[in-house]
Amino acid sequence: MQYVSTRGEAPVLGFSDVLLAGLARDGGLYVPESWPRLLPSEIAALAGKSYAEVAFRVIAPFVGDAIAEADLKRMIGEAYATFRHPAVTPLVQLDHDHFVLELFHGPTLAFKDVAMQLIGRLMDHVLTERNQRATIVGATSGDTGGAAIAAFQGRDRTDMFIMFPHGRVSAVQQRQMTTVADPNVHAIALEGTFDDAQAILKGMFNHFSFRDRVNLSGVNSINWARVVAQVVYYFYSAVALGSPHRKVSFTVPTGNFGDIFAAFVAERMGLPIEKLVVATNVNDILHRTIATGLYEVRGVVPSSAPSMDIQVSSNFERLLFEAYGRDAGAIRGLMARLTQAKSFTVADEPLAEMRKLFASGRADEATTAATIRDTLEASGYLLDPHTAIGYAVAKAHVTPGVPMVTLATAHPAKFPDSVEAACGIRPALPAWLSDLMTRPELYDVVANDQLIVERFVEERSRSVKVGG
Ligand SMILES: Cc1ncc(COP(=O)(O)O)c(C=O)c1O
Ligand SMILES: N[C@@H](CCOP(=O)(O)O)C(=O)O
Repeated sequence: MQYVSTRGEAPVLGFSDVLLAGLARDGGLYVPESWPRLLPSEIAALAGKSYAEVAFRVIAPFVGDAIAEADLKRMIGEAYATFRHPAVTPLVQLDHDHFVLELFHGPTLAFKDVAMQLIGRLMDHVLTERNQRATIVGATSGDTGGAAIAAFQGRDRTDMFIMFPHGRVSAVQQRQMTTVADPNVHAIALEGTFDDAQAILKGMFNHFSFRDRVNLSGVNSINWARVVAQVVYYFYSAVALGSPHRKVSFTVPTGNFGDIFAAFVAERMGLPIEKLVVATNVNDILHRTIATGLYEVRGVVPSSAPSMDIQVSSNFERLLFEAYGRDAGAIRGLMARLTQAKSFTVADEPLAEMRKLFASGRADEATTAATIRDTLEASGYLLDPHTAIGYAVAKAHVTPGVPMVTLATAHPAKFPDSVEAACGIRPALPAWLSDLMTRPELYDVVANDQLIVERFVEERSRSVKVGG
């Protein structure tokens, strides 16, 4: 399988190179040259298989011959053995036709673990084969950072730097990043927003001398492998609900558009999906875009769902590429306008194309809190604020007879203050994390400035090329 950039001006790469490359060298995002398809009979054959078996069937076509089958199977097996639920990502029915897909049974209690536990192993494998080291820099609004650190801590071939927006993540999220003592891990409290952190990260990838000197790699959803690993649970849950004989809809609490783009990939691969619903919080750029066609960046507003406090939604570029019929020139034009004017308009035809599959909605802070409270009362189930946004938006999109699956992207114990304020119950961390709030913290506060962050990284990374 070969990969092309959404901007059409970067080298075409195979899976292992895409895994290590992060952002394409033309500033675009890598996508497969064509979509692998699973026949209805192959989808039907996934019924009753373990999560790891489904993962292998779904991921293998994207890997091709880049990694030996036995190694891929072993790494998938190891990755999902870290989850503390036998089903890995169990479905829970909360209402007639409405289910939540619990993605938070991994080491850091968020859906990011699903991809990150595999990527940590894949990267280590490829770096070892090539006898290389890499500097991984990541931007997080709260969950990617902790999951990345859990997946890479102590790994010999990587140095990891995670930028989180200072003061804008929950205390649990912060401590999952700042209480890890392994010398290859560096938590950076950036004096800015997540969008600032992501812009710095993309700036680093576009600063080629720095990029090459530190052998820069990324584990944000810039990285194609992140998206692929997330495709699996759409197949796994849909098959459990009767696919391919029955269509399923999904509602996804959305920020950087990686998770819901993975659902789109599942659909391209042949999974019969009725609707994909984009659920946003008050930072609703994606809802506004799907409703009006205008993608317009506004100031980010801190919310009770901090991981979704995002304005510049990285993976939306991948959807635009598809909706514009893979016209890389058109994408370059849109992205140039975004840089200059902080907005662009999606043309009528691609917008209509998107709306065939995608719908959207927004939940404000009051609705989010009310949804946590009402769902607890109605079914005894405690939602985290991100999942509550999805659940609230999904309700307006349930079609009788079509199962609606809302993705439960984080455990409520990651956001105890907001959950308690909403419903009076303060969710406790699981026993194996019970000392998290008393562990010593280690992090550096760094200015919102690309060159300052680069200097910080370069001084500490053991992956800098000598004389480079
Ligand atoms: C708990 C939670 N829900 C939802 C999202 C949004 O996911 P995505 O950025 O893939 O759209 C995030 C952040 O990625 C998150 O951490
Ligand atoms: N919500 C994310 C933001 C980064 O998204 P990613 O999917 O590109 O890693 C977070 O929790 O950090």
